Amino acid sequence: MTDHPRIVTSAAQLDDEALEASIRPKRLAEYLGQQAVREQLSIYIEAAKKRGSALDHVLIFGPPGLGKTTLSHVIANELGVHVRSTSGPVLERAGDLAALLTNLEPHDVLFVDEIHRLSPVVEEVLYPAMEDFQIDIMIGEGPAARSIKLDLPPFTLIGATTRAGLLTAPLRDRFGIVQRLEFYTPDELTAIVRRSARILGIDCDVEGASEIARRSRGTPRIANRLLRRVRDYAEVRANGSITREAARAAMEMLKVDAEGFDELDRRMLSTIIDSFDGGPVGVESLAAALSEDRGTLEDVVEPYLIQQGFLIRTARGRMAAPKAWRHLGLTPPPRQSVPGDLFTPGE
Ligand SMILES: Nc1ncnc2c1ncn2[C@@H]1O[C@H](COP(=O)(O)OP(=O)(O)OP(=O)(O)O)[C@@H](O)[C@H]1O
Ligand SMILES: [Mg+2]
Repeated sequence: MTDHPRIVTSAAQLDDEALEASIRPKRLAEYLGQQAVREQLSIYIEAAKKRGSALDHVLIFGPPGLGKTTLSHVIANELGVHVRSTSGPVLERAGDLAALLTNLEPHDVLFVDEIHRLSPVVEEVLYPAMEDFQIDIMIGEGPAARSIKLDLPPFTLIGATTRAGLLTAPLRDRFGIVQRLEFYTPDELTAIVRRSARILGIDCDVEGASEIARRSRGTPRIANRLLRRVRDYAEVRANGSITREAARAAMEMLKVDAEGFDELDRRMLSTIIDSFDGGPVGVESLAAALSEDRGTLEDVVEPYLIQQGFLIRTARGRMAAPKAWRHLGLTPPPRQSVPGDLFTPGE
């Protein structure tokens, strides 16, 4: 495992948290990119406000660092309500959830992060709460135990997950609004970098911002982190301004390449090519060969490599795409047939 924190990981790091408070968008207008999501939500929010009812429950999914938590708070701000936050693994017992639910005010937002990690007993409590704004709670124990029904104020549950596939069907079906966040384009990330620079008082021109944006793996969290590291470099080695040259030199020092890949990305691709003949290789074997956690590969490393066409996911495991071979300065094998692909020309 790498002994230093990855600069381009999409997972949150300690020093991210400190600055996120000041640069995290609070309103829809500051939430850049994700145009389709923004348009739809603004309509649903306005409609709910006009009707004077709680917004339908919202499920937000997408890879780490794309703005799920941010969007949940933005929605609550636009609705003008409070948000209570919790997460799947924190809610251990049914009572934990009941306590939160009974303390909500009408139309409040309950934000449940990592909602795919809810325990089955807690999920059971959530179903009637979401559907009928009611919960059943057990009072007492043994033969004297009885259940009582409590009415809840109408509320909006916002669930966030990096793994929509792990949600149970009954839970998924109870969300009226489902939004998937996509990786951001370089232009959108350039705008995000410029906005953050403005807030943090960093002098950064368009070219410098776009240089950072292109290497941020489509992820605002990484863009903001790279911005801070490039600023450090610019303050010490340049005159404090982030220009294209300063950004490039800083990236070279940080070993972030032109695609925004770092050592772990390159190691993953080169291991598939060198140790497994380009694949397919199962994710478990790959994780073992890299001494990395399987979940990290699946949640954090893979999605962007797949989206960019460097990695192919097949029924039998991961394969390096020709683009990956070329990125590592290698010649891809003449014809790569994808096992299981019906359209592979006959041998
Ligand atoms: N649309 C956006 N516009 C501007 N900045 C954004 C946007 N989305 C996210 N950010 C920035 O990126 C940071 C990370 O976003 P956030 O914490 O919401 O990601 P997340 O999807 O909840 O990640 P995780 O899966 O790790 O919980 C935020 O602090 C915010 O500053
Ligand atoms: Mg989050």
